[in-house]
Amino acid sequence: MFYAKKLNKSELLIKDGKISQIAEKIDEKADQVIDAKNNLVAPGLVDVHVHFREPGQVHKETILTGSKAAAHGGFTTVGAMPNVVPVPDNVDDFKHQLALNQKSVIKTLQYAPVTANETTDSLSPIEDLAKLGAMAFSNDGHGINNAKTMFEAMKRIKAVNSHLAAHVEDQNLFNKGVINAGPAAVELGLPAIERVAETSQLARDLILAKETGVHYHVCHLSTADGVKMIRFAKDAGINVTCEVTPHHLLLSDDNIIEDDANYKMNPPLRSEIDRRALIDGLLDGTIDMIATDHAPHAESEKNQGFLKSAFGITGIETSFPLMYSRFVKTSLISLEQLLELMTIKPAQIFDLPAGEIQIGKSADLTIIDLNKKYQIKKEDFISKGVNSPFINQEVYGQIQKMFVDGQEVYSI
Ligand SMILES: NC(=O)N[C@@H](CC(=O)O)C(=O)O
Ligand SMILES: [Zn+2]
Ligand SMILES: [Zn+2]
Repeated sequence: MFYAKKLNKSELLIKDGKISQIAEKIDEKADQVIDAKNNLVAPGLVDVHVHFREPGQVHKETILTGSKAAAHGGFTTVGAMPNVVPVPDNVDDFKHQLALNQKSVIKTLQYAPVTANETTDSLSPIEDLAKLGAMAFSNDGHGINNAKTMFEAMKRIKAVNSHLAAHVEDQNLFNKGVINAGPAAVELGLPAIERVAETSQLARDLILAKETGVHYHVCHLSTADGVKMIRFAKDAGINVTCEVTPHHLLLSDDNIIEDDANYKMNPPLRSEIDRRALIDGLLDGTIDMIATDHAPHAESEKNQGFLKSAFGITGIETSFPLMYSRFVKTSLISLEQLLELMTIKPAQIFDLPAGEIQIGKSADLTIIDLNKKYQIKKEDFISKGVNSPFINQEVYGQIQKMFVDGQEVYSI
């Protein structure tokens, strides 16, 4: 089976790293023939939100381990967030980051920070970093608290025709919370993160985005009110898009029954009402894409309970099989819809040369055995991060082989 906007049975010819023919039967002789019969051949998946931790925190992940994990998960293009150490907030460090990204076995594109160190109100050299090839701008991990800073950043990012991907979080409202404000927080006696930490800043940003016209992309949306606001903003013609993670679609704080930090991430798992609103948003197109927010940490940083452990979960190796098993096999969405959310939509929205199987385009391909059932196991992760709440779950949809520019980068 083969996917290019619709599912077909066809043969594909790859030449010089590009798709050169698509036909029911290809007669031309090839050096190598791969029989993908009974498997799905999809465009390489695209994830616009990952953390690869290099430089600075290579005990959590490196560009090599993160990108190999991405290939294992079916991804050929990812956007790496700039919350590494040091934050590449100047021309030299950004160039150094781009050079490091060459270690990737897939296409690792780079976000540039919006402000110096992601935490100050001094804007980074946006024009220079855009020129060097920043895929977009983000302070992911930190909200931009000062409205004037955000307003100025939006104007400059708009002027260079780039994108602003926002980790929407009011720091003061977030306070020192570690879990969603709800029954689990009360039960476990943990400091809570109110939804308004996300929604109040989102409301502000949508107004600023309207005024500036910048492409404003919301990272890891987690609240029902957030979905409503984005729906409203899209209706009003505001240039807004947004992503949701598999974990916010599949889990809520009802699933947190003990003090297990594999359920700790930012934004936190919200309520069942929020989760259902995110699903509705995905179904009606308010939410544009699925992104993993792959946030690997060492085991010792995640076995400290909610209070002391780091925020974030590993996700790039489980995203497709989880979404396929829980959303497609249950007929909530079609396979075509899932592929759109994980390929063409993110590629189009961020202007990436990816996401489609088309003659003349790069042969970035994912071969998936949709019928293969397996268990998610810690020892099977290629990522250094094994901090996942989905361990031991049974899923369908196993990645068999991966190609980037026609070169095999993963085989089971
Ligand atoms: N999502 C997380 O819980 N953590 C991310 C930061 C972020 O995405 O905000 C990380 O870098 O670990
Ligand atoms: Zn974030
Ligand atoms: Zn993130």
